[in-house]
Amino acid sequence: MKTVLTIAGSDSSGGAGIQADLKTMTELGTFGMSAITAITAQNTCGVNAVLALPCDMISAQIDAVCDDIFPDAVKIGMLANSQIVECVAASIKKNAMKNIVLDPVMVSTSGHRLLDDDASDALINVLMPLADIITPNIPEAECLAGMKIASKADMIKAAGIIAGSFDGAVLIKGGHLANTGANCIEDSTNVAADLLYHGGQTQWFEAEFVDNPNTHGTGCTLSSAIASELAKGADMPEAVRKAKAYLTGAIKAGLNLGKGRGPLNHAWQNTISDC
Ligand SMILES: Nc1ncnc2c1ncn2[C@@H]1O[C@H](COP(=O)(O)OP(=O)(O)OP(=O)(O)O)[C@@H](O)[C@H]1O
Ligand SMILES: Cc1ncc(CO)c(N)n1
Repeated sequence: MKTVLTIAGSDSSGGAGIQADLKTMTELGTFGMSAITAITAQNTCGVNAVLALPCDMISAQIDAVCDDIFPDAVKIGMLANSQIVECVAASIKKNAMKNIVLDPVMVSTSGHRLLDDDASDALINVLMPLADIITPNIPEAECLAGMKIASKADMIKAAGIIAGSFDGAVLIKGGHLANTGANCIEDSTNVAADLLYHGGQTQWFEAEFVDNPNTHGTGCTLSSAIASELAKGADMPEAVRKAKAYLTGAIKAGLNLGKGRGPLNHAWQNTISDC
């Protein structure tokens, strides 16, 4: 069985972070392992508290995994501060890890900072060069590219700027532009459109925009799904295509949990085959 390590924060409500990552990996037929960077007290309404773990404990988790079950791919999510960014980068280099998917988590959808303001430079200069793909959402891509993004044309320009600073691929997730009219395709169907910039080529991945407010953890789910597909041997465009199909199914199958923006239904493939 192929193995995937997630290096990310814990979400007590189970919808995002480590919990979403492990559910995704299991559903996609890979063996999920974890190195926890921070503990969050959060639910579908917001983030109440964050505790960043000490760097030596984070490195120790990564080393323990790599010394025993070397991961076929790695997903990196919430890193909380610049010290953690640096220590995760050092562990990745030391263990010569491969198939690195970096989700540059900065702010939760509820508006809580999950990465210190002063950690963006370390993320860009120290960690990004080690990644095979980076998966920013629109606000994260704006920060990384240093420009506003309000249209598909802006996404293409920003992806080129971000890709210019490292060797990996860039997937700009369009979830924050969907349903604003900015990324409507010609027949005016609204789509959730993500842009992959890979090997100098751009490719759109479009899926139905699901009218469902329960989208807590979509970013974590997509990046873990890409890591799982890379671990199983897919090339980058195929990994993104399969990951997006899994994600869209999990949003569509909808759970209705919590008082706020609820989690996805990770078991949707089983639900459908049971019917
Ligand atoms: N309502 C929706 N229907 C279909 N796809 C969606 C919807 N909302 C977001 N997506 C897709 O989910 C993925 C994550 O997108 P988004 O831009 O919301 O990332 P994010 O902000 O990092 O997520 P998170 O809310 O977990 O922090 C993308 O593939 C995006 O197109
Ligand atoms: C722990 C954690 N990681 C990532 C996100 C972003 O979805 C979140 N809300 N919580």
